[in-house]
Amino acid sequence: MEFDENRFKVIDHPLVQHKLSILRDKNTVTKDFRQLVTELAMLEGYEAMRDFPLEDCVVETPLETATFKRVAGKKVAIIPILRAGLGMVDGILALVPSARVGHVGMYRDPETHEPVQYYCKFPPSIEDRTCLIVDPMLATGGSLIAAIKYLRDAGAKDVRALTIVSSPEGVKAVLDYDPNVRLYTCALDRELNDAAYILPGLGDAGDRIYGTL
Ligand SMILES: O=P(O)(O)OC[C@H]1O[C@H](OP(=O)(O)OP(=O)(O)O)[C@H](O)[C@@H]1O
Ligand SMILES: O=c1cc[nH]c(=O)[nH]1
Ligand SMILES: [Mg+2]
Repeated sequence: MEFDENRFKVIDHPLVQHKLSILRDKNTVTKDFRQLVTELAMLEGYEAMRDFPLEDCVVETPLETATFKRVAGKKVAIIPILRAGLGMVDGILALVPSARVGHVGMYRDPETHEPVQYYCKFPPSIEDRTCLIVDPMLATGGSLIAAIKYLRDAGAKDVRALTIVSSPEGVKAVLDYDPNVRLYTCALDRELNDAAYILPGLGDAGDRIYGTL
């Protein structure tokens, strides 16, 4: 499947691919899994904020006063999809410590694979913020589409989604659902299995982050 490269980007940096291979390994323990999710989120966030506009700023160095650049008043909201998305929040906050954090609580019904919502809270002025939805796994796309819908209904204009592993079906569903969303992922995997798990994937991200297997 081919996707619009203006709206969909696979982060193919060597460090990302290296860390992701360790993350996928079934022998990677919870502590290391959590740390790797944080690191991948940071590397991915760096790429997802590459187009933030800059403005001039005057700085007094110890030697002279000169004009430099700073990010031009971008307000960021990080929106993790609970639970697994929470694992990506600290990595993005390390880059943008002033970001606000909203939450969308959802789990997939094991029979229908449809998302079931149990919580939703966004920070104020969501329409003025760059909203970064974070969730390590994009499988059918149902959960991410629901999160995008809640954000759009709340007035969000600049919506970007960061996942770690995605299925082709999920990417297509999300890009078809919202013509303006931008999607970043560390890997585009092969397919979904009958239980709607990503192959080769990494298993259940929430269970692996929290040790609830
Ligand atoms: O694209 P989809 O088919 O909707 O699947 C992806 C969703 O499934 C996982 O969450 P899960 O339901 O396992 O909840 P959890 O994070 O609490 O484990 C994952 O973290 C996504 O939110
Ligand atoms: O492969 C998958 C699919 C959905 N959720 C996960 O955590 N992993
Ligand atoms: Mg889960």
